[in-house]
Amino acid sequence: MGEAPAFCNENLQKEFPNGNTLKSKSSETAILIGDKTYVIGGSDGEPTSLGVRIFDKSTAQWVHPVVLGTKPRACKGHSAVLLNEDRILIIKKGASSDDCIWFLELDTQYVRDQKTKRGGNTEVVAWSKGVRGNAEKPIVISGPSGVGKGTLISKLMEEYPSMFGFSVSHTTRAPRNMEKDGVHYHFTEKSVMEKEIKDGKFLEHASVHGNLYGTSIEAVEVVADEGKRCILDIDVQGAKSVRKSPLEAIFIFIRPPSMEVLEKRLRSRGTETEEQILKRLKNAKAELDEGISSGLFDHILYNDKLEECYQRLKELLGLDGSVDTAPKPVCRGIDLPVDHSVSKADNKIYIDCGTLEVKKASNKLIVLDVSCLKGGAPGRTRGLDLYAIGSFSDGLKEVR
Ligand SMILES: Nc1nc2c(ncn2[C@@H]2O[C@H](COP(=O)(O)OP(=O)(O)O)[C@@H](O)[C@H]2O)c(=O)[nH]1
Ligand SMILES: Nc1ncnc2c1ncn2[C@@H]1O[C@H](COP(=O)(O)OP(=O)(O)O)[C@@H](O)[C@H]1O
Repeated sequence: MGEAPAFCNENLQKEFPNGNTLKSKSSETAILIGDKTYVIGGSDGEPTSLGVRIFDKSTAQWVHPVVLGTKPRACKGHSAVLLNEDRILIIKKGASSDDCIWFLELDTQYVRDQKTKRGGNTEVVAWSKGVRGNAEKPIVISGPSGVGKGTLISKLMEEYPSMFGFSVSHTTRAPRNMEKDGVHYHFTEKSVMEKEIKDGKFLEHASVHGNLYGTSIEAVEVVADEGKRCILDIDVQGAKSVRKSPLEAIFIFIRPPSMEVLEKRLRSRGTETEEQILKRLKNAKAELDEGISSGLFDHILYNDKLEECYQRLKELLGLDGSVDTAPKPVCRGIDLPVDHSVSKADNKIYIDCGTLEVKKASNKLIVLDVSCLKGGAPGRTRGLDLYAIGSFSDGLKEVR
């Protein structure tokens, strides 16, 4: 039997009937939803880690939930605001500009799925970092071994280095001569990769030609964080899994002119043993059947003459010459002073920075628009819009 936290008394609950932030000690916030009070923060002293515990009034018990996703680093304090009853917005105080907006998901689809996986009775919450702006749809490229996926992707990244970024997969296969760990693949031990898959760190994974391959959630997110469009080179099973995932992508299948040409290319690459070549050719037949006839792919490209195929790839990606190839500004966070106050109206969060010692430096009201959130745990939450307006006394001038 637990004891209700002092700040969960009836008076405070009446004062904040909509589940808004209940202040306790400066390092903790509490959000009330039905019978449950989510208490965030906890360890005293500086900086404070953002632990999560739940007080259930109906049983008068403290519950320590399973906490998924990437956890935020400790901070000097935080504000918490409930959004749509399914997630809590956390604004960290004194955090770096790309680390101050976080979401603690309580009842999103991802959290519900994870609860179901654990039998339905376990409390589960999940962290997701908030990021400004949106990422362009990733591009999934599939096709049999030796068809030219890597060659086409290299050409694209060479010609448009600031537009595209490669999703670096994990694999248990051995590196080839020129391959670098962390660049071509994250070369991994099978047991390590299996543990990480179990921990929910992968968007998809598959056993291909006798080895384990997988795309980590982080591999896709880091490319989007750089303001680039992510390219995934994955097999047909992986493409199927991504189709079922919340990641919206464009799916392209590369096919060879014939099996004979495919074999010639594989052999001329000279990177596989005879046994591996035979295994890849055998798998190629099934991959071709599925790639061409399953309807899984948005586009099928025929890679006969490399230059022609590359031009068609560029066309379907809208790279027709008039495209703006200038690097996109990287979506950074926000510089928030340690002391600020937070309030909410509709889908807008008002962060008043015109208080205390920062009054002169930043006489501003910052608006965080959370009406178009995308993604979420176990990856980042994108689509945040953020702009400053003059303080109320200045007459609300927008300075986006
Ligand atoms: N499902 C999945 N397949 C992958 C991933 N990374 C690479 N692959 C696929 O694994 C297969 C073998 O890749 P690799 O060993 O590099 O050989 P290559 O395709 O002959 O160059 C190819 O079909 C890749 O598209 C991944 O993260 N997930
Ligand atoms: N259109 C093409 N014509 C001739 N050779 C090609 C063509 N596309 C790729 N190649 C060659 O075929 C081999 C396999 O290509 P690669 O890009 O490694 O395939 P994948 O990544 O699909 O396994 C490489 O030696 C590459 O230079």
